[in-house]
Amino acid sequence: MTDTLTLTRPDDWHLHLRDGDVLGDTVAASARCFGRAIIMPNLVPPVADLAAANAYRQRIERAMPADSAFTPLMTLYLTGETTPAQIREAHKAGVLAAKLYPAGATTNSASGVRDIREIDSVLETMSECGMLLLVHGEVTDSDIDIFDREKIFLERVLEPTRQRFPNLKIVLEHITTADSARYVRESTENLGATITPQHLIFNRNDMLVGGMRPHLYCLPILKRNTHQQALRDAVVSGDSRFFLGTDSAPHDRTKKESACGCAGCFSAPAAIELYADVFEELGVLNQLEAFAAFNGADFYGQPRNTDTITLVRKPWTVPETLPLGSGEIRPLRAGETLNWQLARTD
Ligand SMILES: NC(=O)N[C@@H](CC(=O)O)C(=O)O
Ligand SMILES: [Zn+2]
Ligand SMILES: [Zn+2]
Repeated sequence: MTDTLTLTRPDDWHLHLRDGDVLGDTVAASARCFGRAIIMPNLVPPVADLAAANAYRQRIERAMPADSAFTPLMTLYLTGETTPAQIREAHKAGVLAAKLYPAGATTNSASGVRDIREIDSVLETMSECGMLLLVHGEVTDSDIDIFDREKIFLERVLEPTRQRFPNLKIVLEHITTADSARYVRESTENLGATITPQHLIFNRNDMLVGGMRPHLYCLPILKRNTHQQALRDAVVSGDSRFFLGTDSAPHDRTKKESACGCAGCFSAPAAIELYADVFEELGVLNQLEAFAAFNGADFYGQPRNTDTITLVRKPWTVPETLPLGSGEIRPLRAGETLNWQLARTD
């Protein structure tokens, strides 16, 4: 049994840092381990153009720990008003991706897109210039059950969009179903997917049996165990189109433990350790490096990191709560023991 694991430094291809007084805590939690992160643009108001992305990047950089080499990779939030000119301008300035939030699908998606055909000219431009489309893949129709919203999105939105724009590179974010895992595996190389720690570790029984656990509530919602198993199989397959995206999405404890609790799990404080434990359980610890440090960079056409991190097998307990700005937060697997621990970064 190995007790030390040195990996090329990983990146997080799906991360929410939020804004304002929590930035110091959220940035530090990710910068402790990850080299780069794709920063989700669902602030209020959304990060919808280059000027907003640049300003947000500066706020993140100001919040960075002194000796950190963390690089935030900014994204644009697509709205019904986004123009092809805004896409070209952002692409020229190095923005790698834009994010589709179906309006009403998730946290801070109210400014999102009502019908994807409204943004066809924007998608055409993205396809031409090589900007990636990141999608929250759920339909929002009130008659579609919350557990079916991802599957129906594949049929009604993703497949037709891919047919209209076969050259558009798309990341199906935070996949939660066997349907999505199969769809990605059967598709062309232009489609990739991120997988979160919570969707590998938990299924809906963990959230709902023996009491309702609001800290496991995220979107897309945890599905039944067969779907969880399909995601685990996807990781074990070693298919390079699956890669690390934590979807670490902090909400203050009072906003989670509430009559109408927010969706999102805060995994950043233990992100790589959470994945290491799952990969070991699946018997594929040797595949963690590709999933965490190679596949995402390759898919995005970015160079792989050249420095390393080292994990050691040394059980530790995730804190029950952590400070988050002026409030506090309960991280994913709070109070539980993890086997792997980040020892150093080189
Ligand atoms: N995943 C979540 O449950 N929440 C995310 C939004 C998102 O990624 O859908 C958030 O911003 O809180
Ligand atoms: Zn989402
Ligand atoms: Zn997210």
